[in-house]
Parts: sequence; structure tokens; C-alpha cells
Amino acid sequence: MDSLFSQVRASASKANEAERKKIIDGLRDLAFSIESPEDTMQRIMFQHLQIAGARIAIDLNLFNMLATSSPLTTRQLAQAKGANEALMASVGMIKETGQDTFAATNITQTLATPGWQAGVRHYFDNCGPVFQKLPEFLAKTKYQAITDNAKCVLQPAFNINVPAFIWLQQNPARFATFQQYMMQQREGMPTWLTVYPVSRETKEWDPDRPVFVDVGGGLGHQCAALKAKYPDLRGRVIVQDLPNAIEAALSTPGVQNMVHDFFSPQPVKGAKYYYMRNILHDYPDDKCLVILKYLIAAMSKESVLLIDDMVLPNSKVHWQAAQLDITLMASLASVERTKAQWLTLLDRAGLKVVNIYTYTVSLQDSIIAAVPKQVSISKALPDKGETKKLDYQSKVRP
Ligand SMILES: C[S@@+](CC[C@H](N)C(=O)[O-])C[C@H]1O[C@@H](n2cnc3c(N)ncnc32)[C@H](O)[C@@H]1O
Repeated sequence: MDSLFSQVRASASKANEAERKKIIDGLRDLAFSIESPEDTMQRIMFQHLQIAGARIAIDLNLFNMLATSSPLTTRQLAQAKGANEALMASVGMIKETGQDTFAATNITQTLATPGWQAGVRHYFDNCGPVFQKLPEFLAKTKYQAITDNAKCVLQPAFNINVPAFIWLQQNPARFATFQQYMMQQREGMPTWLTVYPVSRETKEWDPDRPVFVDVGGGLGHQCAALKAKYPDLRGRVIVQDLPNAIEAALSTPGVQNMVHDFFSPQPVKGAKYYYMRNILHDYPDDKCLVILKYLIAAMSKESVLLIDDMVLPNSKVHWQAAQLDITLMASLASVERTKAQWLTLLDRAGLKVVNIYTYTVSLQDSIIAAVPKQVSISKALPDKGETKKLDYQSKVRP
């Protein structure tokens, strides 16, 4: 058995992202297939407790203590009073190396990282109450699809009546946690920059014109990654988001941080790329059409819309994509879309898909490159007024 484990470990250490995921999924399926009913129920029934344990351990700085100095005894961890180290060890978050003695693992290191800790807080604090409410909500609605983002599970879960992003803005601590997690969530995975031919398409671009606008770009991490990969990229790079996000955004040399509500006219005209990562997946089709309308109106004949989102297959959707899909439905009344759903939506918006570049295997993260069927501005407009910080319209439409 030990040699079998060593063999798997050796294969995994040499594997690329796709192969490594295949190994994990194969082992997972194997483990499920040999579970007894009692094993299955232990795994399923205690899922809430795992994230609660992680949340408590983060509050108590337990993972960071172990990640920086391992092993530590329970006595040494005494500052982390109240945390049940045995639980954390039993679900592999830390490793028991002797009696009352614990050490860090690769998982501890992950859980000691601020961005991943924000992920635990986001899923426990913001998504947890929504998951709890989901069975009751679906029973009440007779298991119908959730299509109104002001009337999904989030609202009764938090006793609110506004859509998620308005609520998040009203709760700066939750919003900051969410943004911090957004910056981290695809860390270590291939990105769109591994597949999209940016340098080929921009080598003749006028350096005074906007080249890349990250619409709803959060803290500006994609702009930073773009600049790091293409330091000599010709043209201006801009990240746009809501005021709280832009206030906390990275200060990347050569990147302009701009407050902009994407439910209002796009102020940067004629950019080469309008890029949106994980934006349209946050909204049902009717809201996406509004966002797209404002972008199309700003696009010139040289502009390309880059939609960075999952493009799901019609069957055998990866479990990680499926769980995100349900989370979006419950919190935002939105969906991860299949290729057919994307084509229908973009066609309705007046866009033609030029190419789809898929760059992750599990989530099927992809760049959908699309251009307007009809261009309303024929060339880039003069730049005046684009670089100043826009006044933020106080009411953000969902
Ligand atoms: C799922 S996050 C994606 C963030 C970033 N694009 C990324 O991939 O990490 C959605 C982003 O949209 C922003 N957002 C939500 N509503 C917005 C609006 N009306 N105008 C501009 N940005 C908005 C949020 O603040 C958040 O940064």
C-alpha cells in the first residue's frame, strides 16, 4: 500500500494542473467508492463543522502559529484557547505528530495565507447562512429556478431586500473580505494570460490610447498581472470598480484606478480590450444585457470584449464548477453558463463570438473574445476626460 501511495505522490509531483486534478478526482472517486454507509454519513454530516473549525482556528491565529513554527504542543498553542486541535488534525488541516503535538502541512500553509483565510470567512460568513436557508427557500418556491437577484436566498438569509453587491457595499468589512478572496481565488491556477495573444494583437497599438479596461476588476490584480507579463504593453491600462474596491485597490505603476458603475455608460471609449472576469456570471441574463449594452456603445471597430468566465460542458460538469454554480444561483440568481447559453446571451446583446480560449480543466475557465455585430463608434474618441476620476453615482443599480 505504501509503495502505491509513493507512486501516486511521485506522479502528482511531476503533473501539470490538468493531470494533478485528474489524479485528485480519481482518488476522490476511488475513496467514495469504498466508503461504507457510516463513512459516507460521517463525511457529509460533519461538513459544516469543518469550515466552522477553520473559521475558529483563523480567529485564533492557529494556522499562522503552526505555519511559522512547527511542531507546537497544545501547551504552546494555549494562546489559541478554545480551538479543538484534534478536530483540525482529524480533517487534515494540521497534522498530529505526537501526543498533544501538532505540525503544519501544505493545507495549514494554505489556511495561513490571508487571501485563503478571506475565502474561509467569505464562505462561512456570507455564503454559510445562504446555504442554510436554501432548502427552506426552494421548498417554498416549489424548486423553481431563481431568477431575480433582489429575491434570491441571500435576502431572507440576511433579512435584507437589496441585491448582493449593494448589500456588500453597505457592509465594508464583508466587502473587503470578499475582495481579498477574489484576488486570491485563482492563485496558482493557469490564467487567461497563458492563452490569449495579447502581444500579437497590440504590437501596433497607439500608446496614448486605452488598451485594457478591466471592468469590475476588483483590487486591480488582473491589471497588475498583465503589466507584469507585458511591461512594454502599448496603451493605457485601467481598472474600474465600485468606490470601496477602488479605494483599496493596488497601486500598480502604469495602471489607472477608476471608479465606475458598470450599469452606467462606459466612460473609456475605443479601448482595445474591455475585459471582465467573473462579472457576467454574477448576473442573470437581463442584467448582463444592460452591462453589455454600455460596453458595446463604447467599443470601436478595433475593440474586443474579453469575457473571462467558465464555459461549462453540457454534461459531466466538474464538481468544483457545479458547487460554484449553485452558490451563484442562491446568492445572486445567476449561473455558470454553458457554451450554448453564452452564445445565446451574446447574440441577444448584439455580439459575435470570435474565439473561445479555455485555460483550466476543472472549472473550464475561458476567455470568450467577442466583437459587436455593429460598431457605433468607428474610431477611438479623443482621450479628454477619460483619465480624471469620475464622480461616483451614489445609487448603484443592481
Ligand atoms: C466576482 S467579483 C470579480 C472581481 C474581479 N473581476 C476578479 O475576477 O477577481 C465582482 C466584482 O464586480 C464589482 N462590482 C459589482 N457591482 C458593480 C458595479 N455596479 N459596477 C462596477 N463594479 C461592480 C465588485 O465590486 C467585484 O469587484
